[in-house]
Amino acid sequence: MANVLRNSAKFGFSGVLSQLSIHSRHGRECVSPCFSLQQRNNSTSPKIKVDLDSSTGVAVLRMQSPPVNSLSLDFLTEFCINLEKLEMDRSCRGLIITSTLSKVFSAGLDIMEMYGKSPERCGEFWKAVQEMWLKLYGSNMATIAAINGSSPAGGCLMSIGCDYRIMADNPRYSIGLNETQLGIVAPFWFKDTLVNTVGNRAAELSLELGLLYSAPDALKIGLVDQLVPEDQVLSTAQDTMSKWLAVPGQNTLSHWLYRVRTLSLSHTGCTGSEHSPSHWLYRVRTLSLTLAVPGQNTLSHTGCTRSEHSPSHWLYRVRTLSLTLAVPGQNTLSHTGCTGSEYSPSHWLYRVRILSLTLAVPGQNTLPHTGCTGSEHSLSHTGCTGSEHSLSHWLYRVRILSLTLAVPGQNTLPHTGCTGSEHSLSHTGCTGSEHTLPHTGCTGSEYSLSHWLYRVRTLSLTLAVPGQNTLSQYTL
Ligand SMILES: CC/C=C\C/C=C\C/C=C\C/C=C/C(=O)SCCNC(=O)CCNC(=O)[C@H](O)C(C)(C)COP(=O)(O)OP(=O)(O)OC[C@H]1O[C@@H](n2cnc3c(N)ncnc32)[C@H](O)[C@@H]1OP(=O)(O)O
Repeated sequence: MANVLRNSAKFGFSGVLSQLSIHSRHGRECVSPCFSLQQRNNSTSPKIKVDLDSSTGVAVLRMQSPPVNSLSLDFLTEFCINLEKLEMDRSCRGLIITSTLSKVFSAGLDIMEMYGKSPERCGEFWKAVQEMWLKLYGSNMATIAAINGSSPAGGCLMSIGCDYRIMADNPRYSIGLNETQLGIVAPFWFKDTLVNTVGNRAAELSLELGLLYSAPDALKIGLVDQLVPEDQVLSTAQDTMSKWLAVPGQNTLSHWLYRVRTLSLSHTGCTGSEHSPSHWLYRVRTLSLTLAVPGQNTLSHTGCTRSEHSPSHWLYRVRTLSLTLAVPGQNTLSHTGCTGSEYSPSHWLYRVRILSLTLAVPGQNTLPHTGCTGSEHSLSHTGCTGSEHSLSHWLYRVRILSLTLAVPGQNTLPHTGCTGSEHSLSHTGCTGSEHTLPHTGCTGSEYSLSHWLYRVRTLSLTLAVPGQNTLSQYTL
């Protein structure tokens, strides 16, 4: 650690702007926001080495920053610049990330970046962390992590930001989001990425306990996809990559389907440049952190005053609640309407979640309605105002709509009531260029039924910001 301190003192940042193009090699705007990156690394020895094999279109990115490839601002900046260059290089279709160090893939965020730094530096650092994740998770390349050593915390985030993970079969190596054990909190987008990888329950246990998994245990829960002898990690990654690249269009649809949802959370309801993802990531994190500070986050914040609701227990629940309610400018936590002892958090947590789902019939039963504070916590409270808008009425409609859209041969898009140019996403209330259909690779009539079947559903879910992206715009 002493070395780290010495090194961190040594590095300044030069502030030379390296304005990178915002256009990807597909000629459209990058899915992740492309912040201009500052070249700050004064070190003469690069922390990242990239070799692109032009015959295969596969690049190997080697992290070579001793002692442990910790993710400092300098490291992350260099990492992002390299990633961006590969992203813009049309000849590069696949990326393998590995480490040149023995025993360590990456030790995660550089702890010294979190200590004694100015707010400006902290801001830059966290922006760079987000940027690394956004670029990796939103990459158009097939990405494989060749994990040839331990990969805790931010190292794990980097790994799960890839499409596939191959780890050295060595029980001494560990991987996981262990932040809770360090007394800090994994940001919600770390959590989302983990949930997408191992599922809800495993992620919940993992985050609440801050678990690090040995390589064999990581394989068991699906945190990594494959274990191989240490000397075969890279070659296996290369073999595996050729299979990924053989999948037609893998760089678009199948690749994106699952990621769009997670990334769209970062974009939730943002309509202007001031509402950039990084803006929101900070806001939501601030909220989470505020609620997560042991000793402070009594749940009086959320109306919860019972001591058994310890912070770690709450940490992830509150986050879920925040996300559920996080329609910016509307359903802030204070809007949960939770003000009296009879409305205990546990009462609310499940009610609100269920209500959110129930109420997510866009355009009508909007979440702001959950701000009701009295006996109207009955179903009439759902914002339905007449008997025809009863819950059962809606439940059937929603179910029928889902079924209708799912019947092969019927659920062409016109069926949804969309008939013209409004098939664009702007129709769904998304107003930022980042929410365009090309975002999901879907551009024209050649997209057949089965293709739409899944897309429409995914898009509906993704876009179901109540009051904006409405299903009611479709004809039932
Ligand atoms: C402003 C923000 C405020 C609050 C933020 C709040 C919330 C947001 C939260 C969090 C997200 C955090 C994500 C993270 O990634 S935090 C980092 C977590 N990382 C770890 O816990 C890993 C710790 N390291 C290890 O477990 C081992 O070092 C490792 C298994 C990787 C390798 O073991 P090995 O035995 O090979 O090496 P060591 O002797 O342990 O270490 C060598 C050397 O490296 C230094 N070191 C290790 N890890 C880090 C690190 N993450 N950052 C900086 N430096 C690191 C270690 O101190 C040794 O240094 P020295 O003593 O000088 O030789």
